[in-house]
Amino acid sequence: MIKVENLSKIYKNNNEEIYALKDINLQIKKGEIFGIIGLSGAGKSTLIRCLNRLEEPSNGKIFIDGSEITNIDNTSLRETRKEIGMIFQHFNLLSSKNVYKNIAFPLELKGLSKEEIDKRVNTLLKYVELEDKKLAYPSQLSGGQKQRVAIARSLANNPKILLSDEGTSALDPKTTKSILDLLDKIRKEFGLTIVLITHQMEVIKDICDRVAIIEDGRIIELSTVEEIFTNPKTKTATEFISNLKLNTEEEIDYERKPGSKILRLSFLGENSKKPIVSKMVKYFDIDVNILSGNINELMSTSIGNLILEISGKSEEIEKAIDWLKDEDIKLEVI
Ligand SMILES: Nc1ncnc2c1ncn2[C@@H]1O[C@H](COP(=O)(O)OP(=O)(O)OP(=O)(O)O)[C@@H](O)[C@H]1O
Repeated sequence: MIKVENLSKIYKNNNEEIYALKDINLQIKKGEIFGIIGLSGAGKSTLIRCLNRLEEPSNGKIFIDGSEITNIDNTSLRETRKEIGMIFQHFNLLSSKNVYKNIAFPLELKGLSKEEIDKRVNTLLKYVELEDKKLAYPSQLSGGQKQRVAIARSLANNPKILLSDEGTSALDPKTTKSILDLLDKIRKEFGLTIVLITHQMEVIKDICDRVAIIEDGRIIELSTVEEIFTNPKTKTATEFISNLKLNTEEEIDYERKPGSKILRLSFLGENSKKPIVSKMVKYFDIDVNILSGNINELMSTSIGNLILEISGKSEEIEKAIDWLKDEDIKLEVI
């Protein structure tokens, strides 16, 4: 659905040249949810904005559904953009128009009749569960409701692709989850291809099929989400994954017994199903106290976290830790 070849972007500021994107190559399949993650300044926004030419590439080619969009004139570009919806971190709603009018806006531009617009807007309002907010103004809505309006507006023209530029970054975790669920529903029901940029690994974990990690304008790692969690290849990928902590972890007050150690274990893929704790107690002369644990479901695998307190003779504790490492369990003594 999307093919990017040797894409580069250079910003020129006075006499300075900033290489925001350097030789980006990627292909995104129809119906895929593709995540692009990176730290601030890595080039994420520039990359996603090049996909609909909101930003003009300096070099390279972009193909949407087989047609090159990097060499088309402005009239064709306007047509192509109708196939590509976009949502933003700060929603970009028109504050002077109510919810209904915001969603109707792209349809009015398209020249549809009042009846056609009314039918479509009402269908979309129902779809994003905001029928009761039809006459409200953006300032009267919560962040999640604003993003639902923006999603409805982005779907008005029946696009093939939806781009999300940090679409959940301004939302709390619960609202983020509900927006991600909505995006997944849109992909499933309409077969839309979704490209999203984020700096949150939670978003990648919850919804993406594949992910590209971008650093300093280059893609440094690109794989399925399962692969990146089970076999991260770069330090940046490992750091993003290790930032995914237990939700409850912060709230736990670890009371340490003298001589005991507290470990945070991360199980990836098949490892999350192994009876690690019972084996450890059998093999070594130690006591194990489970302080907390959870399992995060990815789109295609799971990642488990467990916080254990281990007590016993220090040499037995060390042997148990070495055994865990041999079993390929990621661990950290905390
Ligand atoms: N209009 C511009 N003019 C000059 N430099 C720019 C412009 N837009 C972005 N840059 C530079 O390009 C690089 C990539 O920026 P970009 O906004 O794409 O990164 P990002 O990964 O989206 O960061 P953030 O998460 O902070 O938005 C940065 O060094 C940034 O300063």
